[in-house]
Amino acid sequence: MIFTISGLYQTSIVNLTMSPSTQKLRQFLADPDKIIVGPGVYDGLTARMALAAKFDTLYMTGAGTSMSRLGMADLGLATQSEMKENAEMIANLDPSVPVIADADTGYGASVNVGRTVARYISAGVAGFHLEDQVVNKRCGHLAGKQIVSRDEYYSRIRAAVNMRRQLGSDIVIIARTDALQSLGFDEALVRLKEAVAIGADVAFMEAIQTREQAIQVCNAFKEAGTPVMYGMVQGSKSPHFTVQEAKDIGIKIMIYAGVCLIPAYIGVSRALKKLKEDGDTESYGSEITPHELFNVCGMKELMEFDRQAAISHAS
Ligand SMILES: C[C@](O)(C(=O)O)[C@H](CC(=O)O)C(=O)O
Repeated sequence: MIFTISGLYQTSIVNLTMSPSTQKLRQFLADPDKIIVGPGVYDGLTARMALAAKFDTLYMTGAGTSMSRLGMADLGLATQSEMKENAEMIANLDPSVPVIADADTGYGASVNVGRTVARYISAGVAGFHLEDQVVNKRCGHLAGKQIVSRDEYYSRIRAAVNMRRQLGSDIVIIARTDALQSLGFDEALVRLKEAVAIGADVAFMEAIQTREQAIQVCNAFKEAGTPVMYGMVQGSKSPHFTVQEAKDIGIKIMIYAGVCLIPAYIGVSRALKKLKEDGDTESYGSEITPHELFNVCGMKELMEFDRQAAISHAS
């Protein structure tokens, strides 16, 4: 293992073997009383804020990554490298906290999917989701999604499973299907079941439309004990569940793509409007100072590291 302190070094922390964060995610999955809650983070600051709020798992949203890093809507523009770099930075801020990262379609054919998986493993990602949209994908909650054939989807999942095995990794593979919108519930379920049979660990039906569908997915995987993930996107058409409600129906992982994005958009827009219209900023000074923000971003650890280096240098 390479020594890291709080993200100071953006090197990978795993040795292409079993990683502690993946093991932790697997422990969470195996704990019958646990529901995993992954707030959607997309940059260093939102990741640090979620860590400061003591979340024990983070979710790297692809939509958020695309918008924050590229200024582009979630239409399949973020590349494998851009996604991996963002995931690596986030996963290394606190390597003890598992990060589930969006891996979209795997970014190409089987060899590309294999490479994506290898790169996510070496980046320190604990789990990722892989879907059946065409490579020029779009946000799962938008209309007009195009879906690849069953065979193509299964070969993506197989590529991921094979690469994980080849590298002796235990990274968690989350099979996502977007087939519900155009091919219907039964087809979406068939795809998830086969993906799990191939070796995926978790089932994720994207953009569920009704509460009953969410319950049906949970029931369909209950007997086999396959965990089910649910994407809770504020403002989308998917039914809303509190964490307790989700737990009660048998959901194992809840991800919240918009939990940071939406408040950030609202708060920053308000501040910009104030500056533009009143020629002044809102006075947040009493609530949060730059110093406190730096502390959320590891300032104390960095300064301590600096101090120790200076002492040992002098002696
Ligand atoms: C879960 C998701 O893949 C994400 O990138 O966070 C998105 C969320 C969104 O665009 O709102 C998705 O559902 O496709």
